[in-house]
Amino acid sequence: MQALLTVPTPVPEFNTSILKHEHNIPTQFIWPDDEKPGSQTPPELQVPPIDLGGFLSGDPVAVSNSTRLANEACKKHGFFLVFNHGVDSKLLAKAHEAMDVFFEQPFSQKQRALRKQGDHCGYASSFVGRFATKLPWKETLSFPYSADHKSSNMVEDYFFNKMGSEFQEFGKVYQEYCKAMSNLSLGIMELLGMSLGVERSHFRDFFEENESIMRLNYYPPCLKPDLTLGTGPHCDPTSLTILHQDHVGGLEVFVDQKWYSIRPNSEAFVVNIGDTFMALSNGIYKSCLHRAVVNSETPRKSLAFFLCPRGDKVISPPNELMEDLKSLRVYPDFTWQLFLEFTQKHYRADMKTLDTFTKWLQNRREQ
Ligand SMILES: C=C1C[C@]23C[C@H]1CC[C@H]2[C@]1(C)CCC[C@@](C)(C(=O)O)[C@H]1[C@@H]3C(=O)O
Ligand SMILES: O=C(O)CCC(=O)C(=O)O
Ligand SMILES: [Fe+2]
Repeated sequence: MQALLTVPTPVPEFNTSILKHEHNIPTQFIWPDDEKPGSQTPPELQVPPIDLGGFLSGDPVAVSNSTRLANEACKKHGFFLVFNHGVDSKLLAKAHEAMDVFFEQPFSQKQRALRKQGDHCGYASSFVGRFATKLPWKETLSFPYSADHKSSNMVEDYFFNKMGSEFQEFGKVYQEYCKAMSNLSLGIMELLGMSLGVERSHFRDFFEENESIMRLNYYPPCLKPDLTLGTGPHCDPTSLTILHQDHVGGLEVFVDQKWYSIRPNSEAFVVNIGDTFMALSNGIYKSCLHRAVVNSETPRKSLAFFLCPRGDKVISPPNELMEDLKSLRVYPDFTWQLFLEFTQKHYRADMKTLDTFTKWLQNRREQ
């Protein structure tokens, strides 16, 4: 297993206003030849557009089309687009604008929300100090969201405590955005349940009390974009990711041994299956390798809502997906809180996080 070393020599903090003008890319940001991005944008992946409103309306044709498209896509690469999603376009615009407000602050101001070692929330710039090499060319701001009605101000409170009262409005925007993402996730869970042939409410109920992670990705321009990566190749360890890209583009997915780009579309969310839902589906739906590339001209932003179950819930597939003896268990039971801890304290999520976690878990259980 990879050793998570602290950085041996101090790396200049990833201060966007300095590094984006840097021709000499610090070596810690240069990726190995077998992981560097190509110099051309790869061909577009034809990701199925799913009309979620149509599915939720119960129209038989819409239900049949959306469940078929979801099943095909999730068995192959785990990515699909969701249209007619019901998220207010003004809220979406405010969420994008608020990102600029945060990331365009002076570095010292952003550091008020600095991520603590071992914690998945807070502000991180390139993960200096967390990883020794292959540093991502990005700044991120991650914060917790709980669907529990007793935590209806969790996001607002987080920013008030971290950034002060001038961020109260900022917190309100993301409180509302995360609530919209949580509701959207539950509708998608109904779709995934039906597309897998299980009780429509099964996965919706499982994620009703989700304790999710909201992440704002800010990718500054890089003068050598063919040497660096905004986010390295990985599968999301979480259950479901609902991503909204800005107009710049940079998300790429690895399918049939080739990289493909996913064209930005402001009307749609890009949705992908994560490792935890792959385990919940007994390996039937796939959590796939993807990455984010950067460019030399303009910053890129993406909002990623990572749906996660309540931490103590046991990740175990429904009986319908284990019925016939042939479909033996693919992954052992585990809790999300332990898998999350694994990614934050023991292992940098990459393309084999879940398999490595499974082995780690078995070793622990044998001790
Ligand atoms: C549970 C998580 C860990 C990461 C954020 C969420 C879901 C995606 C994970 C991540 C983005 C996968 C690539 C590596 C990573 C370190 C990153 O580039 O940010 C991962 C996140 C993390 O561990 O902070
Ligand atoms: O920014 C993107 O388009 C993808 C980011 C991503 O994959 C992640 O944050 O897990
Ligand atoms: Fe991802």
